[in-house]
Amino acid sequence: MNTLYLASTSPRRQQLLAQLGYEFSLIKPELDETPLPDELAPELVIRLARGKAQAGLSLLTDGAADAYVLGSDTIVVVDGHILGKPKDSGDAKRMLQTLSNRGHQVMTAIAVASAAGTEHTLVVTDVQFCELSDSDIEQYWHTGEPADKAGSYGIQGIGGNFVSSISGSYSAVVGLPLVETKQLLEATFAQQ
Ligand SMILES: Cc1cn([C@H]2C[C@H](O)[C@@H](COP(=O)(O)OP(=O)(O)OP(=O)(O)O)O2)c(=O)[nH]c1=O
Repeated sequence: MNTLYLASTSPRRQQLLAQLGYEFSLIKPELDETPLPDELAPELVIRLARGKAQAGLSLLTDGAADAYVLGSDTIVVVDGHILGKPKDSGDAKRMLQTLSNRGHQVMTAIAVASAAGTEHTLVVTDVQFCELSDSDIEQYWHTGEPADKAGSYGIQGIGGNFVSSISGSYSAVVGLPLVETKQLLEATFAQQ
């Protein structure tokens, strides 16, 4: 019997993993999410997803032999520049101005760590924003929604009002790609 853990503080990731039908427990490892010098966006998001999964596994002292720990990380990328979660309102407003009337990529990496090692998958989704006025941005900041989200928006909420098109995985933008997560977990369980 496999024991699945989700290494995450994100309620959205919990909801998406539950939607897939898995039973799991939560663990919340601490991880420094600062990019390394010259680190490229795909390298960063994969390193952080693997780091969350591995840090979660190392928190488990009992029963780690049959434990599988899922970690995930999401970033927004515009012309190669990485937008993480905003530090403050100025940071969020700058991000939203950058995203206005242009396309960007959302990169979400997922990783599963177990006694057998760590496997990962990267999912890249293209998102196009409509034009945002200064007052759109100001009002959006005051909803509170941007504060804890990569790129300072949530496609699943009011931020969805700004999305004119999306090509790729909607659930990956929200934080956990449903199809790829199921595939990665089933492939990892099958290896035991
Ligand atoms: C772009 C986008 C991001 N997000 C969220 C997903 C992630 O929770 C967050 C990016 O930060 P992350 O560091 O990936 O995750 P987190 O700190 O929220 O949670 P964890 O404990 O698992 O590390 O932004 C949305 O909810 N909607 C969106 O449209």
